[in-house]
Amino acid sequence: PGPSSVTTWSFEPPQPTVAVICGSGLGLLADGATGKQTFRYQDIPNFPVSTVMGHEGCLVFGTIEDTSCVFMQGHFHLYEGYSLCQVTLPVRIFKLMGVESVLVTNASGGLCPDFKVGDIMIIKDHINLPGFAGQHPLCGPNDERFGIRFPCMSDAYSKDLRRLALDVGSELGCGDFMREGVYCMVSGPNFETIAEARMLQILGCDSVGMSMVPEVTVAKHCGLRVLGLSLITNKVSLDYSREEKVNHEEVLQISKMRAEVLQKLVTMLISRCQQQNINTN
Ligand SMILES: O=P(O)(O)O[C@@H]1C[C@H](O)[C@@H](CO)O1
Ligand SMILES: Nc1nc2[nH]cnc2c(=O)[nH]1
Repeated sequence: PGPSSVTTWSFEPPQPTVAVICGSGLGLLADGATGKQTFRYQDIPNFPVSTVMGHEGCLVFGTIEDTSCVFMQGHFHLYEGYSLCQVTLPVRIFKLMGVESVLVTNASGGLCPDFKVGDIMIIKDHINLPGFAGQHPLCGPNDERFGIRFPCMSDAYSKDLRRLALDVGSELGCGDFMREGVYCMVSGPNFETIAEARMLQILGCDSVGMSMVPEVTVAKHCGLRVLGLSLITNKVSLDYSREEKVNHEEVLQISKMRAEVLQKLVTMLISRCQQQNINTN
């Protein structure tokens, strides 16, 4: 945003209860909120800055109906050179601000043969591949103020929120392109080789991306409710004869195409959440 729309530190934001983390090209998700106040990451002490195209690097406070929200227009990735502690810092800040639910979005490549480009996948589970190799945001001394040493991850994604997302999606006429599936995080920054893609499919992954899992893990650790939505921006090559080559421009182009629908979905979800007072797993 231009300097005129950026707020100075004299502003006292209302305590947000919902945080929306916007993935590649999805910063427009904040458009459904009113009374917006925007802060650039670069102006927030010790906050990382976004280095990837399609990540504006702004924290936006606003309201959807009566729900006070904070939107992260852009998040952080291991491949940018950030530690997982830096990648997940915003989630811990949200917890300290009083956030109760986190809605995470991202872009990913489809591995499930039934998925099409433009599908919205409600994440039901994930595989933390960097975590298997010791790149895990909860490694190191456990901070008991946030959560326990050995958190359960078998229910990281709220069942209620997943059901609500499906209902709201069909109400908005998105039923034909809404799916459910398992997201796998890789560190990136390269897209997969064909052998890697085949391996991930055999492991039960429906889509693959380079983000979100650290944030979700830290959110679950500190007791936040999580909904994950992944936009399938490309089909991952599983065949050596396939000519198409994935690239980041294509990812951003598909995100742009679906941003408005996703914004409506997220806005309606947040207002429904409040109406139905969803507060269980
Ligand atoms: O930030 P997300 O996970 O939405 O973006 C994906 C992963 C890479 O950052 C980028 C590759 O195009 O898209
Ligand atoms: N790793 C990975 N990340 C993505 N983000 C968007 N598409 C893809 C993909 O095909 N692979």
